[in-house]
Amino acid sequence: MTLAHQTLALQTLGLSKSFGGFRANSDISLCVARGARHALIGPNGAGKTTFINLLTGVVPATSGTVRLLDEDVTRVSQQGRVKRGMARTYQINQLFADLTPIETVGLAIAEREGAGARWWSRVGQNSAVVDEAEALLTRMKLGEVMMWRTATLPYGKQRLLEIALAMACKPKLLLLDEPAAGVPEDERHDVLDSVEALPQDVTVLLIEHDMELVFSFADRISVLVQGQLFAEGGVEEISTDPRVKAVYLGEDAHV
Ligand SMILES: Nc1ncnc2c1ncn2[C@@H]1O[C@H](COP(=O)(O)OP(=O)(O)OP(=O)(O)O)[C@@H](O)[C@H]1O
Repeated sequence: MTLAHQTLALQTLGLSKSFGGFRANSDISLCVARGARHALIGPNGAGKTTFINLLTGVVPATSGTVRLLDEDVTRVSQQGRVKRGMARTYQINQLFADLTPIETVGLAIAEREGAGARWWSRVGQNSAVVDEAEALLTRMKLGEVMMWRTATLPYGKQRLLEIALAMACKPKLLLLDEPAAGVPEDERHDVLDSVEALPQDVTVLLIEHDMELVFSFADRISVLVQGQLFAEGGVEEISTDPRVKAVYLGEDAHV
């Protein structure tokens, strides 16, 4: 085993979140190895989105710790976590409808380089930014539509653009929030293929109900039920665990 495999990309220790008297996340201690393809599954309302919101700093934890690449980031801002290598996609489209993919990703790259708004009108003239944006969009199967207005893209392409946008931050840890949700059947395999083709050096934590994607993509699966970690293991272990089947698989899951 190499040193890279021994270090963790992400670790939570006793992470909890209460909304009033309701514990949406309860004492979650989770380790994600560097370079892992780790999936987080669980029934609706299990607390998966809350967990991602705690990881990214969208909501503060009630108690517990979040460590990113061996650094305690529990009290670091959302932007600070992005700067340290954590990026996420969202379940709901939050893209600029009137921009093209090349403008959207170009802007994110310029922002990453600290040039943000100053580059707004000049993104198209900066060849390094444009070259990187083109390469990223091509890898995400968006090369042919990179000059289209985002609002006119098929839904699956918009979901891919969300991932490209997160990848423009050059993350070390990428949090994918249901990338296949709502994608029509004829576009689904493009999304699955692109997720599987993400660079191996980027650690991925995937939240997903699509079990075909989870079982083909993940090397480790954690199951969340009623805000608590219920089970964790490899694909074989989780897919055949009768307790997991009883609470999740075969019920809510889109298998
Ligand atoms: N801001 C909030 N205030 C109060 N309750 C909340 C808040 N956010 C989430 N909850 C509650 O926490 C529980 C977990 O919600 P969460 O969205 O994290 O689950 P989930 O596993 O992501 O569900 P789904 O798979 O349906 O997206 C739910 O009962 C939800 O109603």
